[in-house]
Amino acid sequence: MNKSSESLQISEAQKGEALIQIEHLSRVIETRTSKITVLNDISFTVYQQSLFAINGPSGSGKSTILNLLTGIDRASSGRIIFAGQELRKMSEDALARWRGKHVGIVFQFFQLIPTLTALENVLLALELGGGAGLRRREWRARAQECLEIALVEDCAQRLPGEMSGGQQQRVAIARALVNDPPVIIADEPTGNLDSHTAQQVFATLASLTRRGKTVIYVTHDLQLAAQATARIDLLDGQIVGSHNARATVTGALK
Ligand SMILES: Nc1ncnc2c1ncn2[C@@H]1O[C@H](COP(=O)(O)OP(=O)(O)OP(=O)(O)O)[C@@H](O)[C@H]1O
Repeated sequence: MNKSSESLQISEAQKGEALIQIEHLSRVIETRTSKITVLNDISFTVYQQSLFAINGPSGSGKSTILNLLTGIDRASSGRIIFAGQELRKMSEDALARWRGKHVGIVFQFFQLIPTLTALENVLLALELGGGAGLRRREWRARAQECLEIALVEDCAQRLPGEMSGGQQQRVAIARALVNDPPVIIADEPTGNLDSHTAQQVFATLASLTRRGKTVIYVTHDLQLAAQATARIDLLDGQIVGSHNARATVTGALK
């Protein structure tokens, strides 16, 4: 195993420890005429190396939780403690730096840069992330290694427009991995893929937990939610069910 793949592992001893604690989190959006409670007093825990599903119908608050977990949005009240650090206490600049190191994000619509090859897309993320502690001459090997982990190394020299949706999402997974964050966050990662490709891409995402990653994904697909090792079920901004998440269930299924 080379140096960079070693860095993609964490010790078995850390597995199962609380990584993210969400305590009494609420998000209220105020418009000129009304106040909308998008999340209402949510509490749950994400354990290290879990494959964690945030499940719920459209409008239940899934994306809002991801935006709070990644520090893109700020909570109205409550706390997020991520590996011992409270996100609310960080400045915008500190949060941006923190995000680059701690989370890799996979989007539903891939969001690759169309004029760059797969390898260049991954390399750019590494450069923007500060090189993950590697020397510049090691960057290419690192990007290639991430494409291999995502099972898409054959596409290294292709532009996004020359790849299938599944291949593009694999490149996006490689890009999310390249700065070696402990957490990969995916917003409906297979929502734009046919069901067969979706299952294959999901299996690759799930396999990252064996490399020490914690994978948090949003889905409204019950089959994908059922494959998680931990889960919360949301409805109207409240938790209505959970598994392995030490969640407080405050809402009720209608
Ligand atoms: N900026 C905003 N202004 C007003 N309402 C908002 C805003 N952002 C979110 N909402 C509302 O908050 C609720 C939760 O939105 P969110 O996008 O988190 O849901 P979701 O579960 O991710 O839905 P989807 O599966 O459709 O993406 C929705 O009713 C949405 O309309």
